[in-house]
Amino acid sequence: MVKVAVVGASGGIGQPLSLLLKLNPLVSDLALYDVRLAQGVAKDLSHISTNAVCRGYDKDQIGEALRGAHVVLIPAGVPRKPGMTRDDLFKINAGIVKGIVTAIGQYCPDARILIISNPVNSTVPIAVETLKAMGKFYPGNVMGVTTLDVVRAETFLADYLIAQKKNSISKQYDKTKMCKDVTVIGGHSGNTIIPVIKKKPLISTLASAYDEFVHRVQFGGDEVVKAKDGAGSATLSMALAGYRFAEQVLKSIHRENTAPIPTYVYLPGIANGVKAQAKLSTSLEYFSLPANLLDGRVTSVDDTILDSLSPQEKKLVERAVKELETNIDKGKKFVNGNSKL
Ligand SMILES: NC(=O)C1=CN([C@@H]2O[C@H](COP(=O)(O)OP(=O)(O)OC[C@H]3O[C@@H](n4cnc5c(N)ncnc54)[C@H](O)[C@@H]3O)[C@@H](O)[C@H]2O)C=CC1
Ligand SMILES: O=C([O-])CC(=O)C(=O)O
Repeated sequence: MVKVAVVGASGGIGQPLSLLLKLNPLVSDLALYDVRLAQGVAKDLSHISTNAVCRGYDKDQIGEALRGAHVVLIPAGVPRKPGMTRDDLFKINAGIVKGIVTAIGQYCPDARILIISNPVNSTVPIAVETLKAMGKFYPGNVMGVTTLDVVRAETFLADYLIAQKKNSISKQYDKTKMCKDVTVIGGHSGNTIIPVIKKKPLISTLASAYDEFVHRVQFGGDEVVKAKDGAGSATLSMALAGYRFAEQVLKSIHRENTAPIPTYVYLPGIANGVKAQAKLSTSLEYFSLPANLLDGRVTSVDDTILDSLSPQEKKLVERAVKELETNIDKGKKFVNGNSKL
């Protein structure tokens, strides 16, 4: 019996994400919360003939939505418009995430918390600091969802490899199987997104397309924001990505073995987090690395990936660190004071 709550369930991501969760047999209760329309979305989904019981909760019912939840997904907040960076969303989304996480600390402090709201590089530190201040922080419970970067990396790598080989061996690059070839570490914005090619010879295969590949993974979000022309950012691909991550958490809660999956976590709280920091030659408290899950929580990260980086990938890590430091600091200060905002 697993209760999953979606906070921001009526939004562009929230609705398709809730649909996918309604289809998952590992979910027994699906609680949909939003400041608008959640009752309607829940009623709609409740007609689907799967066993998860789906209920909607109005603005003043967050306590009921969260009480007893084992997993909480947070796609609440405003999305970007063309010309904005994810950091531009901080002003509005920081307060939204802090408020929601405060309610989680109050009503379901043990829940695994999956944060989708941008800027993820800062909203995850906001969540952690909020819970710490409440005395309710359990390391490994708070996970920043960076899976969309992985999904994009798989898609774009296959596209470039197929183009490189002029379609002659395109079957070799089945997009659904690219997870063995590429993953993504770092953060979730522009230069902090670091695609890591697992099979290093593929970097030479990509040749001059390598830089273009990296750029598309780092700025894939901007492509969608531009194409939607003021109507928001990625929602459908994000719903799939959020679901892909949530599915691993659910399987892990059900004692199924799961492969390591990247997530943006608080490193000092994880078994080998300090070792990972040393390998990164930084004191960064947050970084996305493939994470091992136990009971739906991060227990350790795969720091060995940092031993195998190519010279190009090492440079990407170096470039990411400064921006991540600033983003993390901004999130921490928002909760602990000294924020200039
Ligand atoms: N982590 C990632 O890879 C990605 C993150 N995002 C982020 O996800 C967030 C949501 O994006 P969309 O679904 O497109 O936006 P949206 O505007 O379509 O939906 C957001 C929903 O959040 C609700 N909401 C606002 N304040 C709330 C509160 N205090 N409590 C509960 N619900 C609240 C709104 O009513 C709305 O239904 C944005 O911050 C966006 O930048 C988007 C794509 C990828
Ligand atoms: O680009 C955005 O603002 C939404 C997002 O995080 C993504 O699509 O990766």
